[in-house]
Amino acid sequence: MERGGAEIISAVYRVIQERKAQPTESSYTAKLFEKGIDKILKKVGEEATEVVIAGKGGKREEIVYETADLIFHNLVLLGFYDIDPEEVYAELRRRFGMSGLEEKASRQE
Ligand SMILES: N=c1c2ncn([C@@H]3O[C@H](COP(=O)(O)OP(=O)(O)OP(=O)(O)O)[C@@H](O)[C@H]3O)c2ncn1[C@@H]1O[C@H](COP(=O)(O)O)[C@@H](O)[C@H]1O
Repeated sequence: MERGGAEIISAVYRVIQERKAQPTESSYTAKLFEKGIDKILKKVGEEATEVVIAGKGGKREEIVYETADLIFHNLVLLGFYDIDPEEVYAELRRRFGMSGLEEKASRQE
């Protein structure tokens, strides 16, 4: 059965948390955790830059691919701090329907 958007993000996040708790030799995620927060942040930065480059190039396939890499590494960052993606969804829900300017004003309160 194919998973929806939030479902696949939750499923990947669960695997990330499993790799953190039970690292295996063959796991890329476990290697990232072993190297620590600086390595994870470096990957988030690199993948974000790759999204920028792909965005400039304008090739849909590359934008999709690099965005998936960025989302994955961002999930590893959340995993490092035990922040469930549900917390991000809740923040998006809070913002939904607000204008961007209204949201900006709410940050300054
Ligand atoms: N979604 C991903 C995912 N996206 C990207 N990547 C890895 O991210 C890396 C990004 O490529 P780069 O060339 O930038 O990095 P690299 O050269 O491999 O690494 P560095 O030398 O820079 O550290 C690749 O090795 C990809 O395989 C991912 N690795 C894992 N997942 C998910 O995590 C699950 C668990 O994976 P493992 O932890 O490997 O078991 C998988 O089943 C997937 O669902």
